[in-house]
Amino acid sequence: MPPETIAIAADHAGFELKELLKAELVRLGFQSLDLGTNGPESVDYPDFADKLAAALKEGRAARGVLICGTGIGISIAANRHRHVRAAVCHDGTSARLARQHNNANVLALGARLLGPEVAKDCLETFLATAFEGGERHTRRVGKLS
Ligand SMILES: O=C(CO)[C@H](O)[C@H](O)COP(=O)(O)O
Repeated sequence: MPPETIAIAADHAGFELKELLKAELVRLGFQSLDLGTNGPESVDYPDFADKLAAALKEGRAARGVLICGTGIGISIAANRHRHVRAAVCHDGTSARLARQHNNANVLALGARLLGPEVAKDCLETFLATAFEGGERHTRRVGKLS
């Protein structure tokens, strides 16, 4: 079976962490679909959230990672798309619960708030954790869309 593709995008504040997490994705056995940005020049995070939302909608990836300075702006932008459930995570526990309870399909990270090891832990946990399912979580997630 080919490796699962994970879409990844960032603004200028998240560019360096995106490069680090791309390598981490390969180490974890995934393939990355890099949607930019490709350097430290200032850009607008909604544009990159939109690119990633489009990639999910078109089936180019089922899950994604978005990074800006705080993870907040880029997750707000991504969540304007009905098919996106982006969760800003700060540690392994929030990443695990974003999957188990919220069936999040996008991990949002704040590059100016997290160290690289915490960011890698969020990524690995998010990708390794399944939606818990069950009546209450399924009902609530259903109400999101
Ligand atoms: O975190 C962010 C949005 O939530 C952005 O990365 C941040 O606002 C960019 O700031 P600046 O233009 O000053 O580098």
